[in-house]
Amino acid sequence: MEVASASAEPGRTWNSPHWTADDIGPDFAPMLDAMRVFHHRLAGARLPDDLTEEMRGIFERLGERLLEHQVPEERQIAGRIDIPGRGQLLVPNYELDAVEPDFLAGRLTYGRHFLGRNGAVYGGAIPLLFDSVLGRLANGPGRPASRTAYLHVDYRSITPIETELRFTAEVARQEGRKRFIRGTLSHGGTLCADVDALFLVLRPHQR
Ligand SMILES: CCCCCCCC(=O)SCCNC(=O)CCNC(=O)[C@H](O)C(C)(C)COP(=O)(O)OP(=O)(O)OC[C@H]1O[C@@H](n2cnc3c(N)ncnc32)[C@H](O)[C@@H]1OP(=O)(O)O
Repeated sequence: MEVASASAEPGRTWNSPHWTADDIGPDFAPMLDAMRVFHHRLAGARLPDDLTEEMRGIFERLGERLLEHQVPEERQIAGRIDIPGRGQLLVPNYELDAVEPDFLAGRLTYGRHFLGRNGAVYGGAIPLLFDSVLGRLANGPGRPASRTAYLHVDYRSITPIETELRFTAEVARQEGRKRFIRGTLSHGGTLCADVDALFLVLRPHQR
């Protein structure tokens, strides 16, 4: 099978974090946590005009300051650092309880930022979680780089926000370059969603 090499360093994969907590200052992770809380409170807030105006000014000023700190992708911290949430705000933060070569299990709570309607998680936020969790398994140690070819998600019941949920992911089978991975998301004993996914191992010219 002709595949792209995962990495020259043993144990490292395409998906391994590039940076550790030592590569950033002590305030980076708490700053992101504060931002996550902010997202949830903003989504749940009905703002008076004076506060909206004040916030607009703060964001514009901070945005300006960030401009001078833009770096190319290979030096980016977001999504590439070995801290909870990987230093990014796109995928909801989750905790892993079981990490095996062919199986992962964990927990998460979708906050208000991820609300769709009537207390239910926004539908698109569920494949987002599955792609992250299943992608992590598909690109685990000893596995050459692969990308998602499809994620077939079935929504079996309402997924509540602000409630602890459990997820699983397992490698169902491998056929040549094809890695079939499935996963579940549950609330108590209720299955909220499940997924069948195909990850394809990349060929050398693919990235
Ligand atoms: C912690 C964070 C982890 C994050 C990991 C997340 C991973 C991601 O999200 S990656 C981003 C999303 N995915 C992408 O952008 C991928 C875009 N697509 C591609 O790059 C290509 O289509 C790629 C690489 C998947 C496959 O291309 P290519 O290697 O040319 O496939 P190809 O040779 O045509 O097909 C190989 C086999 O797979 C099958 N196949 C390919 N795509 C599909 C599909 N969508 N559905 C079913 N079968 C498929 C083909 O039929 C073929 O089967 P067979 O060998 O039996 O004839």
